[in-house]
Amino acid sequence: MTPPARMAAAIEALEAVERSDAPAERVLAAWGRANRYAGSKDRAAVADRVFDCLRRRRSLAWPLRADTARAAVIGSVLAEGGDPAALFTGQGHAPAALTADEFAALAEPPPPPPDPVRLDYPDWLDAPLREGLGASFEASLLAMRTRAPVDMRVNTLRADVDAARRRLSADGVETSPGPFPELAPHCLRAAPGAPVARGRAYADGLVELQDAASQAVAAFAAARPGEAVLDFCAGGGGKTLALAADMGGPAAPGRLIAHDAAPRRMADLPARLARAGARADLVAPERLAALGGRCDLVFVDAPCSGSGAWRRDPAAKWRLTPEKLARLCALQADVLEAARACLRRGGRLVYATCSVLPQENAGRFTGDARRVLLPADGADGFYAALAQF
Ligand SMILES: C[S@@+](CC[C@H](N)C(=O)[O-])C[C@H]1O[C@@H](n2cnc3c(N)ncnc32)[C@H](O)[C@@H]1O
Repeated sequence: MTPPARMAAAIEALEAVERSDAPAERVLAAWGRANRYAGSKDRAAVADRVFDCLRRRRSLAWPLRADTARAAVIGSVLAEGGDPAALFTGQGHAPAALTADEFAALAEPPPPPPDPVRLDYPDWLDAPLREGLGASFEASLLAMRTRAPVDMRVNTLRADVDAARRRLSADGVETSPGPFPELAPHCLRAAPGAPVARGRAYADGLVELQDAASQAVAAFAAARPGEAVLDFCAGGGGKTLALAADMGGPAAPGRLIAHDAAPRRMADLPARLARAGARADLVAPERLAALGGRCDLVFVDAPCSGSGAWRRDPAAKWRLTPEKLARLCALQADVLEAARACLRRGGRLVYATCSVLPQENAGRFTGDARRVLLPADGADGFYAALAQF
């Protein structure tokens, strides 16, 4: 594809993501299947531009004084120092030529943008974001406008950090220590887009892809060998695998149980456990009652807005509405109540979200100890609170 054709494709794909409620990756994959002429490099270039436009949707469109996918893509060209008129020509597969209004807008410096435009968030989230992010408001929102690095958790059931680093290097993946070694000591970080999942180290279970903050939150729970631990919202199992490693794996005493209200979300977990050399029992929702009052630790990685992970899922910030947030908060209250019923007397409950919004965090559960990581700290935003009952 020519550079102008890639621009036209980016506008089309961005519009498709914005029309859909499905994850952006899935929409882009469908776009790729429907446009077979696009080779792998074209698809990657289009996807990168779409994600960049989603992360900076409002600020990129601002110079055009328009709120359209086309304006955001033109803005992305400007932001790179390119000349939109050279790409938006209307020739061949290029997007339509710049209009007189667009030329006029580009000729005038735009007025200074208000914060929600400059920092790329919906107006209605202004107050909760200021409250949740505090002094790191600007730095955290700026951090979430950039591409995420690739973070991995070294699986201590298979290797130590040095051995994993050597194996990754042999795969062509160079790493550095993660951003907060004291909180997530087994984290390694590679550049955005590093092909970790295509390497042997990953296939052999030496590393799992997991953001540093997510690792820090799992470590905060301090799961120990010998305990009965329930991962109440296990989903794909990222935290389950981290808890399993902290519990010492299959050779150590104790029992790890993975549960999710939507069991199909755990479909890949048995294969992931096998690759990691770990063990957990998967429990269906209808069998949960049997765990009542029995667990030493219940880990609740609650369904949430994902507002701390907008770098990775930037479509989510534009899809969130006050109504959706209210529904999530009500669900979090229900999940907490059900999770607590599984604790033995004196057991600990950890409530975690990858959100930075106060109504999902301290407004929901404060506990006796907290671990709060904000995007300005160098990874996703995460909240965790621990209480002993
Ligand atoms: C943040 S995700 C979990 C991510 C996962 N722990 C990980 O580390 O990959 C939240 C999960 O909560 C599940 N969930 C939603 N409502 C639930 C409920 N009432 N009880 C248990 N799980 C629930 C969702 O299906 C979803 O998989």
